[in-house]
Amino acid sequence: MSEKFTMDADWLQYHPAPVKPSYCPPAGAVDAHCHVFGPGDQFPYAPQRKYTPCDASKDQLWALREHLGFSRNVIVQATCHGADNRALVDALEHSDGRARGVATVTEDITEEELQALHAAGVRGVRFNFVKRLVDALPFDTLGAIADKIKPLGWHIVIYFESQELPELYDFFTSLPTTVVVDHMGRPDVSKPVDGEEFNLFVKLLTENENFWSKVSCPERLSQVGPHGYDDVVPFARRIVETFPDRVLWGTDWPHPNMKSHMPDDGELVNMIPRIAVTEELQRKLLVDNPMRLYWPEEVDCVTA
Ligand SMILES: O=C(O)c1cc(C(=O)O)oc(=O)c1
Repeated sequence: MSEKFTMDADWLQYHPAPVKPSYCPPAGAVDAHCHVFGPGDQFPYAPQRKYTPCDASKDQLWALREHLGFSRNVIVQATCHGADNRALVDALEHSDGRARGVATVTEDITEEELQALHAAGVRGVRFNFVKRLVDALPFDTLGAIADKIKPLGWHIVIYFESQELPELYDFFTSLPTTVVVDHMGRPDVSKPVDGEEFNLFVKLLTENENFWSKVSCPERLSQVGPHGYDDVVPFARRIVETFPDRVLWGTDWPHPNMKSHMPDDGELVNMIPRIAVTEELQRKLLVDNPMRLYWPEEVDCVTA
Protein backbone atom coordinates (compact mmCIF):
# COMPACT_ATOMS: atom_id res chain seq x y z
CA MET A 1 0.00 0.00 0.00
CA SER A 2 1.76 3.18 -1.08
CA GLU A 3 1.63 6.14 1.30
CA LYS A 4 -0.92 8.83 0.46
CA PHE A 5 0.26 12.45 0.39
CA THR A 6 -1.97 15.50 0.73
CA MET A 7 -0.75 18.62 -1.06
CA ASP A 8 -0.52 21.60 1.30
CA ALA A 9 -3.84 23.46 1.38
CA ASP A 10 -2.20 26.73 0.24
CA TRP A 11 -0.04 25.12 -2.44
CA LEU A 12 0.00 26.93 -5.80
CA GLN A 13 0.32 24.56 -8.76
CA TYR A 14 2.68 25.37 -11.63
CA HIS A 15 1.12 27.39 -14.50
CA PRO A 16 -1.11 25.05 -16.56
CA ALA A 17 -0.57 26.79 -19.91
CA PRO A 18 2.55 28.96 -20.13
CA VAL A 19 2.75 31.20 -23.18
CA LYS A 20 5.06 30.28 -26.05
CA PRO A 21 7.97 32.66 -25.42
CA SER A 22 8.53 35.44 -27.96
CA TYR A 23 12.23 35.19 -27.08
CA CYS A 24 13.84 32.26 -28.86
CA PRO A 25 16.71 30.77 -26.82
CA PRO A 26 19.93 29.88 -28.71
CA ALA A 27 20.34 26.27 -29.87
CA GLY A 28 21.38 24.01 -27.01
CA ALA A 29 19.95 26.23 -24.27
CA VAL A 30 19.91 24.70 -20.77
CA ASP A 31 17.26 25.20 -18.09
CA ALA A 32 19.86 25.00 -15.30
CA HIS A 33 17.50 25.06 -12.30
CA CYS A 34 14.32 23.01 -12.15
CA HIS A 35 12.87 20.19 -10.04
CA VAL A 36 10.75 17.05 -10.21
CA PHE A 37 8.26 16.30 -7.44
CA GLY A 38 7.38 12.63 -6.94
CA PRO A 39 4.97 11.35 -8.08
CA GLY A 40 4.48 10.73 -4.39
CA ASP A 41 2.99 7.27 -4.79
CA GLN A 42 6.14 6.14 -6.60
CA PHE A 43 8.78 8.38 -4.97
CA PRO A 44 7.60 9.18 -1.44
CA TYR A 45 8.12 12.70 -0.10
CA ALA A 46 10.55 12.84 2.82
CA PRO A 47 9.11 12.56 6.34
CA GLN A 48 11.23 15.55 7.47
CA ARG A 49 9.98 17.76 4.62
CA LYS A 50 8.63 21.24 5.41
CA TYR A 51 6.07 21.24 2.60
CA THR A 52 4.03 18.75 0.58
CA PRO A 53 3.82 19.82 -3.07
CA CYS A 54 1.71 18.78 -6.01
CA ASP A 55 3.24 16.01 -8.09
CA ALA A 56 5.32 17.35 -10.99
CA SER A 57 6.78 14.68 -13.24
CA LYS A 58 9.77 14.31 -15.52
CA ASP A 59 7.46 13.99 -18.56
CA GLN A 60 5.87 17.34 -17.74
CA LEU A 61 9.36 18.81 -17.34
CA TRP A 62 10.44 17.49 -20.74
CA ALA A 63 7.23 18.90 -22.32
CA LEU A 64 7.91 22.31 -20.78
CA ARG A 65 11.49 22.21 -22.06
CA GLU A 66 10.25 21.63 -25.62
CA HIS A 67 7.53 24.29 -25.27
CA LEU A 68 10.06 26.90 -24.07
CA GLY A 69 12.61 26.07 -26.78
CA PHE A 70 15.29 24.64 -24.48
CA SER A 71 17.40 21.52 -25.08
CA ARG A 72 18.61 20.33 -21.69
CA ASN A 73 17.78 20.45 -18.00
CA VAL A 74 19.72 20.55 -14.76
CA ILE A 75 17.40 19.05 -12.17
CA VAL A 76 18.02 20.13 -8.58
CA GLN A 77 16.91 17.86 -5.72
CA ALA A 78 13.96 19.53 -4.05
CA THR A 79 13.91 19.69 -0.24
CA CYS A 80 10.53 17.89 -0.13
CA HIS A 81 12.48 14.73 -1.06
CA GLY A 82 15.24 15.30 1.52
CA ALA A 83 18.28 13.12 0.76
CA ASP A 84 16.15 10.52 -1.08
CA ASN A 85 17.30 11.15 -4.65
CA ARG A 86 15.21 8.41 -6.30
CA ALA A 87 12.86 10.77 -8.19
CA LEU A 88 15.85 12.79 -9.42
CA VAL A 89 17.76 9.68 -10.54
CA ASP A 90 14.65 8.31 -12.28
CA ALA A 91 14.33 11.55 -14.28
CA LEU A 92 18.04 11.57 -15.18
CA GLU A 93 17.90 7.93 -16.28
CA HIS A 94 14.95 8.71 -18.57
CA SER A 95 16.42 11.89 -20.07
CA ASP A 96 18.41 10.46 -23.00
CA GLY A 97 21.45 12.22 -21.56
CA ARG A 98 19.74 15.62 -21.80
CA ALA A 99 19.50 16.13 -18.05
CA ARG A 100 22.13 16.34 -15.31
CA GLY A 101 21.42 16.54 -11.59
CA VAL A 102 22.28 18.16 -8.28
CA ALA A 103 21.59 15.78 -5.37
CA THR A 104 21.15 16.10 -1.62
CA VAL A 105 23.31 13.66 0.34
CA THR A 106 24.10 12.90 3.97
CA GLU A 107 27.57 12.59 5.50
CA ASP A 108 27.38 8.77 5.59
CA ILE A 109 26.89 8.35 1.85
CA THR A 110 29.14 5.55 0.54
CA GLU A 111 31.56 5.58 -2.38
CA GLU A 112 29.37 3.17 -4.36
CA GLU A 113 26.30 5.34 -3.75
CA LEU A 114 28.26 8.37 -5.02
CA GLN A 115 29.45 6.43 -8.06
CA ALA A 116 25.86 5.36 -8.82
CA LEU A 117 24.67 8.97 -8.61
CA HIS A 118 27.52 10.05 -10.89
CA ALA A 119 26.66 7.31 -13.38
CA ALA A 120 23.05 8.55 -13.43
CA GLY A 121 24.23 12.09 -14.27
CA VAL A 122 24.58 13.80 -10.91
CA ARG A 123 27.34 16.43 -10.97
CA GLY A 124 26.83 18.32 -7.69
CA VAL A 125 25.28 18.43 -4.25
CA ARG A 126 23.08 21.10 -2.67
CA PHE A 127 23.61 22.77 0.70
CA ASN A 128 20.44 24.56 1.80
CA PHE A 129 20.50 27.24 4.52
CA VAL A 130 16.95 28.57 4.06
CA LYS A 131 15.45 27.92 7.49
CA ARG A 132 11.85 27.62 6.25
CA LEU A 133 13.00 24.73 4.05
CA VAL A 134 15.47 22.69 6.05
CA ASP A 135 17.17 22.34 9.43
CA ALA A 136 20.68 23.22 8.22
CA LEU A 137 23.48 20.76 8.90
CA PRO A 138 26.54 21.78 10.98
CA PHE A 139 29.44 23.27 9.01
CA ASP A 140 31.73 20.33 9.81
CA THR A 141 29.16 17.87 8.43
CA LEU A 142 28.86 19.94 5.23
CA GLY A 143 32.66 20.19 5.06
CA ALA A 144 32.90 16.39 5.29
CA ILE A 145 30.40 16.03 2.43
CA ALA A 146 32.37 18.58 0.36
CA ASP A 147 35.56 16.55 0.86
CA LYS A 148 33.72 13.36 -0.21
CA ILE A 149 32.35 14.80 -3.45
CA LYS A 150 35.41 16.82 -4.52
CA PRO A 151 37.26 13.80 -6.01
CA LEU A 152 34.28 13.25 -8.33
CA GLY A 153 34.73 16.74 -9.75
CA TRP A 154 31.32 17.72 -8.45
CA HIS A 155 30.37 21.25 -7.40
CA ILE A 156 28.25 22.54 -4.53
CA VAL A 157 25.00 24.48 -5.02
CA ILE A 158 24.14 26.74 -2.07
CA TYR A 159 20.78 28.28 -1.27
CA PHE A 160 20.69 31.02 1.36
CA GLU A 161 18.99 34.35 2.11
CA SER A 162 21.01 37.55 1.71
CA GLN A 163 20.73 38.56 5.35
CA GLU A 164 22.55 35.33 6.25
CA LEU A 165 25.53 35.97 3.96
CA PRO A 166 27.73 37.84 6.49
CA GLU A 167 27.67 34.94 8.94
CA LEU A 168 27.98 32.26 6.22
CA TYR A 169 30.64 34.09 4.16
CA ASP A 170 33.76 32.48 5.64
CA PHE A 171 32.29 28.97 5.52
CA PHE A 172 31.34 29.50 1.86
CA THR A 173 34.83 30.69 0.89
CA SER A 174 36.33 27.64 2.66
CA LEU A 175 34.54 25.23 0.29
CA PRO A 176 37.03 23.31 -1.90
CA THR A 177 34.97 23.06 -5.10
CA THR A 178 33.17 25.23 -7.61
CA VAL A 179 30.21 26.79 -5.77
CA VAL A 180 26.97 27.85 -7.50
CA VAL A 181 24.64 30.24 -5.70
CA ASP A 182 20.90 29.75 -6.16
CA HIS A 183 18.83 32.79 -7.10
CA MET A 184 21.59 35.40 -6.58
CA GLY A 185 21.55 34.71 -2.83
CA ARG A 186 18.02 36.16 -2.68
CA PRO A 187 18.86 39.90 -2.55
CA ASP A 188 16.44 42.37 -0.98
CA VAL A 189 15.67 44.25 -4.19
CA SER A 190 14.12 47.16 -2.30
CA LYS A 191 17.73 48.06 -1.38
CA PRO A 192 20.11 49.81 -3.83
CA VAL A 193 21.71 47.54 -6.45
CA ASP A 194 25.06 49.13 -5.46
CA GLY A 195 24.28 49.14 -1.75
CA GLU A 196 26.17 47.38 1.04
CA GLU A 197 24.10 44.16 1.01
CA PHE A 198 24.37 43.35 -2.71
CA ASN A 199 27.96 44.63 -2.82
CA LEU A 200 28.86 41.89 -0.31
CA PHE A 201 27.43 39.30 -2.72
CA VAL A 202 29.33 40.84 -5.64
CA LYS A 203 32.48 40.80 -3.48
CA LEU A 204 31.97 37.07 -2.85
CA LEU A 205 32.05 36.35 -6.61
CA THR A 206 34.75 38.95 -7.34
CA GLU A 207 37.19 37.60 -4.78
CA ASN A 208 36.44 33.92 -5.39
CA GLU A 209 36.77 32.76 -9.01
CA ASN A 210 35.20 29.40 -8.08
CA PHE A 211 31.86 31.07 -7.28
CA TRP A 212 29.03 31.16 -9.84
CA SER A 213 25.48 32.51 -9.54
CA LYS A 214 22.09 31.60 -10.98
CA VAL A 215 20.18 34.70 -12.08
CA SER A 216 16.87 32.90 -11.62
CA CYS A 217 13.65 33.37 -9.64
CA PRO A 218 12.74 37.04 -10.18
CA GLU A 219 9.23 35.97 -9.13
CA ARG A 220 10.56 35.12 -5.65
CA LEU A 221 12.47 38.38 -5.23
CA SER A 222 10.28 41.02 -6.88
CA GLN A 223 8.27 43.42 -4.74
CA VAL A 224 6.48 44.89 -7.78
CA GLY A 225 5.27 41.63 -9.31
CA PRO A 226 3.43 39.62 -10.39
CA HIS A 227 4.30 40.95 -13.85
CA GLY A 228 7.55 42.38 -15.17
CA TYR A 229 9.57 42.00 -11.98
CA ASP A 230 11.27 45.28 -13.01
CA ASP A 231 12.89 45.74 -9.59
CA VAL A 232 14.91 42.52 -10.02
CA VAL A 233 16.30 43.36 -13.48
CA PRO A 234 19.16 45.68 -12.32
CA PHE A 235 20.40 43.03 -9.85
CA ALA A 236 20.41 40.25 -12.42
CA ARG A 237 21.97 42.52 -15.07
CA ARG A 238 24.78 43.49 -12.70
CA ILE A 239 25.67 39.84 -12.06
CA VAL A 240 25.41 38.81 -15.74
CA GLU A 241 27.54 41.76 -16.91
CA THR A 242 30.14 41.50 -14.13
CA PHE A 243 30.53 37.69 -14.27
CA PRO A 244 29.41 36.69 -17.81
CA ASP A 245 31.25 33.34 -17.68
CA ARG A 246 29.95 32.31 -14.26
CA VAL A 247 26.17 32.72 -14.53
CA LEU A 248 23.35 30.23 -15.11
CA TRP A 249 19.62 30.61 -15.68
CA GLY A 250 16.69 28.35 -14.79
CA THR A 251 12.89 28.32 -14.69
CA ASP A 252 12.70 26.87 -11.16
CA TRP A 253 9.70 24.87 -12.44
CA PRO A 254 7.47 23.74 -10.73
CA HIS A 255 8.11 26.78 -8.52
CA PRO A 256 7.90 25.39 -4.98
CA ASN A 257 6.33 27.49 -2.23
CA MET A 258 5.15 30.38 -4.39
CA LYS A 259 2.35 32.07 -2.47
CA SER A 260 1.70 35.49 -4.02
CA HIS A 261 1.24 34.21 -7.57
CA MET A 262 2.40 31.54 -10.00
CA PRO A 263 4.70 32.81 -12.76
CA ASP A 264 4.12 31.98 -16.41
CA ASP A 265 7.25 30.08 -17.46
CA GLY A 266 7.02 31.56 -20.96
CA GLU A 267 7.11 35.06 -19.49
CA LEU A 268 10.15 34.10 -17.38
CA VAL A 269 11.92 33.11 -20.61
CA ASN A 270 10.89 36.46 -22.17
CA MET A 271 12.76 38.19 -19.33
CA ILE A 272 16.11 36.74 -20.42
CA PRO A 273 16.97 39.48 -22.99
CA ARG A 274 16.27 42.07 -20.28
CA ILE A 275 18.95 40.63 -17.97
CA ALA A 276 21.38 39.38 -20.65
CA VAL A 277 21.13 42.16 -23.18
CA THR A 278 23.35 40.83 -26.00
CA GLU A 279 23.28 37.58 -27.95
CA GLU A 280 26.77 36.80 -26.66
CA LEU A 281 25.69 37.21 -23.02
CA GLN A 282 22.60 35.08 -23.71
CA ARG A 283 24.73 32.33 -25.29
CA LYS A 284 27.14 32.29 -22.34
CA LEU A 285 24.26 32.28 -19.82
CA LEU A 286 22.16 29.61 -21.54
CA VAL A 287 24.66 27.42 -23.40
CA ASP A 288 28.40 27.90 -22.83
CA ASN A 289 28.36 28.18 -19.04
CA PRO A 290 25.95 25.30 -18.23
CA MET A 291 27.64 23.05 -20.82
CA ARG A 292 31.09 23.72 -19.29
CA LEU A 293 29.79 22.89 -15.82
CA TYR A 294 27.43 19.94 -16.50
CA TRP A 295 28.56 18.43 -19.84
CA PRO A 296 32.31 19.28 -19.89
CA GLU A 297 33.00 16.09 -21.84
CA GLU A 298 30.97 17.49 -24.74
CA VAL A 299 32.61 20.93 -24.78
CA ASP A 300 35.08 21.39 -27.63
CA CYS A 301 38.10 22.80 -25.82
CA VAL A 302 39.04 24.88 -28.88
CA THR A 303 35.80 26.88 -28.78
CA ALA A 304 35.50 27.01 -24.97
O1 LIG B 1 12.32 29.21 -2.23
C1 LIG B 1 11.89 28.04 -2.18
O2 LIG B 1 10.89 27.68 -1.50
C2 LIG B 1 12.63 27.00 -2.94
C3 LIG B 1 12.52 25.68 -2.51
C4 LIG B 1 13.29 24.73 -3.15
C5 LIG B 1 13.29 23.31 -2.68
O3 LIG B 1 12.43 22.96 -1.85
O4 LIG B 1 14.18 22.58 -3.16
O5 LIG B 1 14.11 25.03 -4.19
C6 LIG B 1 14.18 26.32 -4.66
O6 LIG B 1 14.93 26.54 -5.63
C7 LIG B 1 13.43 27.35 -4.02
